[in-house]
Amino acid sequence: MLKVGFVGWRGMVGSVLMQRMQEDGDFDGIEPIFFTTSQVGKPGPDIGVDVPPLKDATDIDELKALDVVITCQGGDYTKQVYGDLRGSGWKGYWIDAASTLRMEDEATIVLDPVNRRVIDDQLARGAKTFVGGNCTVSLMLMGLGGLFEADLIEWMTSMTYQAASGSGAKHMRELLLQMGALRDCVADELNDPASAILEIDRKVTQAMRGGDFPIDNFTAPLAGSLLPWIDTKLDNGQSREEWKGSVETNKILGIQDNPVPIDGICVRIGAMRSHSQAFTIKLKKDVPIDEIEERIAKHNEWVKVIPNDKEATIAGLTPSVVTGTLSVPVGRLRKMNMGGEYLSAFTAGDQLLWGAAEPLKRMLKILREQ
Ligand SMILES: NC(=O)C1=CN([C@@H]2O[C@H](COP(=O)(O)OP(=O)(O)OC[C@H]3O[C@@H](n4cnc5c(N)ncnc54)[C@H](OP(=O)(O)O)[C@@H]3O)[C@@H](O)[C@H]2O)C=CC1
Ligand SMILES: N[C@@H](CC(=O)OP(=O)(O)O)C(=O)O
Repeated sequence: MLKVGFVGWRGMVGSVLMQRMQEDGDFDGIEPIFFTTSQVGKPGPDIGVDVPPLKDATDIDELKALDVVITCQGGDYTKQVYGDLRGSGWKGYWIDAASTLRMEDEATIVLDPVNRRVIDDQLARGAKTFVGGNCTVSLMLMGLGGLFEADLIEWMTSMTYQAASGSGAKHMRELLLQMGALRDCVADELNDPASAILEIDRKVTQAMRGGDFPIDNFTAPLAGSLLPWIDTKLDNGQSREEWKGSVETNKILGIQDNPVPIDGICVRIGAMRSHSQAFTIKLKKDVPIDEIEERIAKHNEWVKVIPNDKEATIAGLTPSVVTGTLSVPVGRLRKMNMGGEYLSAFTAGDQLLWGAAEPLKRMLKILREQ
């Protein structure tokens, strides 16, 4: 029976992983051992079977006894422990949600509905380190996998609309506090249908710019606004989030020569946990739209083509509709004015499921099937 250590299981991504594993009975047939960086000796989670008290996630000897480590603890933890654990001679499988190791040669980025062949090749070569992709990248590939599979994409842009959850649980709370503060500052006016909207707007803007507005985490108003920068700046002017779009996509697909150029602007918006993206895709040839729809739709069981009309789009292609589901709708599919090789598309997806926990859960399953 595989001994599987879970680190970061009580965090936001880890909790989604626990929930999904329980839903699918994934704890059956493994020996789960739970770790912590702060609660050593406390009881482990209730997963329907007895588990030992929490162990120290930094104890290399404890980790060395495992066949698999799954961590959603974050990049600092990976930096702190991974090198020492491998340095100790440990040959187990490391499955990680953090970006730290993604672009290392020894790491395979996992998104098996898209790159099962790459994963199988790496396993056959003895690879032991598997890392989930960036959430926008994984969600884009789940949506557009059929076009990449058919080698139809010459280049593309991705303009993102990323949810607060991508920054963590505290940011989700802060978004709601901001929303509440905006509503509260005009509560009387909202109760009066005759009140002037420009006065409401003035008060809301004043509140947003005021010293009491809750911005400790985002450092700026997100509710009623947006933040067109995610993560740190690179020398070429891209944000790190924008950089990941190209390098991770090509690595996931196993493309080494002639990488597909992908670029865009990543924007944080006031959605809770589902990211959206608008794409401009330059096709290698003028493919009819019905063929494009068919290729997208048949790529995997979670992608869903949304007809390009208003009712279907509003009903099926929004963060509020996809949140909490594995569904990846793709819509707004149409040829653009620039010509038959230019395709527009829009997608939305839950960034804690396909964007974080689901690929890790599925990687553990792949290891168990070996
Ligand atoms: N958020 C996201 O969208 C994505 C995150 N990731 C990766 O996953 C990592 C973890 O992200 P996320 O799950 O958002 O982080 P969280 O902050 O929710 O959890 C991380 C750890 O914080 C500790 N912790 C301290 N206080 C609490 C508390 N009150 N409730 C729960 N946990 C607490 C826990 O560790 P302990 O038990 O040791 O104290 C927990 O495992 C990220 O750093 C990133 O590398 C990857 C993809 C997407
Ligand atoms: N950076 C992403 C979330 C995330 O954790 O990404 P990564 O796994 O690449 O660090 C966002 O803010 O939405």
